[in-house]
Amino acid sequence: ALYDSPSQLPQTVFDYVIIGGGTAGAVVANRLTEDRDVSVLVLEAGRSNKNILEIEIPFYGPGVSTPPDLFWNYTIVPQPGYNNRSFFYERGRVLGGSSSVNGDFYTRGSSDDYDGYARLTGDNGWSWNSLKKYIPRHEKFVPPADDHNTTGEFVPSAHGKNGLVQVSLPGFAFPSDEHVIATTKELPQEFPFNQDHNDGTLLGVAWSQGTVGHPAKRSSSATAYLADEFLNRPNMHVLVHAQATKIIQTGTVKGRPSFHAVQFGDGLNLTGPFHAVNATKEIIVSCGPIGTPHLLQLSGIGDAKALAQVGIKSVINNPHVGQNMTDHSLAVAPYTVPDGQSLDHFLRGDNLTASVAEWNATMKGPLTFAVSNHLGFHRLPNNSSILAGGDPSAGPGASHIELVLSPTWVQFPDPRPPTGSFFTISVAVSCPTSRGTITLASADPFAQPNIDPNYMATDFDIKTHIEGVKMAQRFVAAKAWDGFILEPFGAYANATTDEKIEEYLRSTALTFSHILGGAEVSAKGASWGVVDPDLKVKGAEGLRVVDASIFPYLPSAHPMAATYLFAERASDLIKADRRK
Ligand SMILES: Cc1cc2nc3c(=O)[nH]c(=O)nc-3n(C[C@H](O)[C@H](O)[C@H](O)COP(=O)(O)OP(=O)(O)OC[C@H]3O[C@@H](n4cnc5c(N)ncnc54)[C@H](O)[C@@H]3O)c2cc1C
Repeated sequence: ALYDSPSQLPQTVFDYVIIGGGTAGAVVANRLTEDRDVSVLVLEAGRSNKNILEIEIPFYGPGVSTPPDLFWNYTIVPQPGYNNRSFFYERGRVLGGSSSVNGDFYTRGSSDDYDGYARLTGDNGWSWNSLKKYIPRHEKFVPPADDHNTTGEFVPSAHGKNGLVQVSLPGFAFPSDEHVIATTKELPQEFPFNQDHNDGTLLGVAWSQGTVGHPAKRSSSATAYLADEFLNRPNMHVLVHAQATKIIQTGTVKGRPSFHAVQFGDGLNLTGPFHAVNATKEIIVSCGPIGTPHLLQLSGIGDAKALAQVGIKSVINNPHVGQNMTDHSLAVAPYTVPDGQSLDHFLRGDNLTASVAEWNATMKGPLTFAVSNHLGFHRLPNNSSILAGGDPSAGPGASHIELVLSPTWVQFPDPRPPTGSFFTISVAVSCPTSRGTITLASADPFAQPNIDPNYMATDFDIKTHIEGVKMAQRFVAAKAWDGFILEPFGAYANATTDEKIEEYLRSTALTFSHILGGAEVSAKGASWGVVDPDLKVKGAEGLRVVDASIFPYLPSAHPMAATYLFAERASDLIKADRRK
């Protein structure tokens, strides 16, 4: 059942307490409650996802009219690599977590990304071939909003038919689509067409896939894994507005601190009174890559010296907690196109009202998908001088650069210019080498931590980003765009040399909102890392982390799909332990 006050809870002792009902937490809650004799409580700081139009409309998402209380109120610290700029950092604070508010792009990444995780952890269960078996359980591939013939736009065998999260191709055609496909034919060496970037082969330009159902509503971990039929399981308990403030040590097992209680406060008003619940078997931390390292540190699991500075007593001294944070920096290359040849006119004033009305009435039209119909994943040439110092990508199938090809103005949170039609290529470094941190600013559990993604701190990152912008420029220089792409727009028009591109990037780049790390997985006995390959917290008993904070590096694509697959396997690991 779903509760919004602790007084409604039927009990305070459960087999498992999952902290965070987001992308990963909802998966684990669903899978554990498949066993009817197992009781599960999910504590979620945000509110229920139900009946919120702005998160149901697929196009709505990053920065576009999402009610502010659905985000954590995070601001990152000034970024030296970004000319000391700081900005609001979006994270979902609602059931479904970031999958309820994100950009919908569903990309699994390259098989090499997963095989790298398997190598790093010494656990072959995290390899692509091992994780593939979770796809049919997790995914339900559905027709696009406009029911067009999708032959050749995906590889059917790569997809699930009966899983829980609905995924589809774009369901609204744009004039730019034909130019994108024509470019892959004109310049197949640099921009080959890939029929499906989710079959383990990531590279090339493919039709986007998004977590959009049929009819075209956002499919999140909340609508999928916490749908009413699952919420109604007698052993499933979900409490919203419950913000965990501390994981409590309850004893010692074989010399290791054991954790079987959680303290939580009022996530709506950010205050006490505080309550406590107990987990007889395990506590699973699924607060996401900012929330998890924050909560671990608040609970005394982190760098003892740094914790002492804010007055927190160390329980497990592990300086790796909150380290190795990584994110995709993102910059835009906007071009003007002939009036009416983009999505922009659907998104202004009365037309936006009409677009929303169309979606409401028919679940068709321009708001039925993410902000792009095509994504491109690319590599630096093998002989690039940038790779002379080594290749940080996970392997030859992983990408260095992503191009998001959008038939509209994209620069969240900058407002759309009042007039004009745009084609924007958003450029990201897929395998960044810069690493950042999450540290405590104070012992107050409701105060935000210091969030430092540390963008563009390495030569590799800035040089690869410059190459990415030049790649975008070569893409639109194809003859296929003659008469369609008019000119580069705004400050981007000055990005004409490497030096000017660097300055443009440092003064305008933002984020893909893909931060992860902070509780990274490493091999058992490794001198680094926060969790073992089974995702149990090193040095602890009764405590596991299941969310995007465990990734040691970013998949070279958008990370939600990988988070789902990891959470599916983690659920199996937890179940297997219970049966031991
Ligand atoms: C705006 C935006 C756009 C994005 N676009 C894409 C995209 O298009 N494609 C893609 O693949 N990825 C995208 N991402 C990234 C992707 O959504 C995340 O990497 C992924 O969802 C993270 O899953 P998670 O389970 O780790 O965390 P989350 O899904 O964020 O879940 C964490 C949950 O824990 C809750 N929580 C946190 N702290 C506490 C606490 N102390 N007590 C109780 N509850 C707590 C939160 O409220 C939240 O519900 C985007 C993210 C954002 C924010």
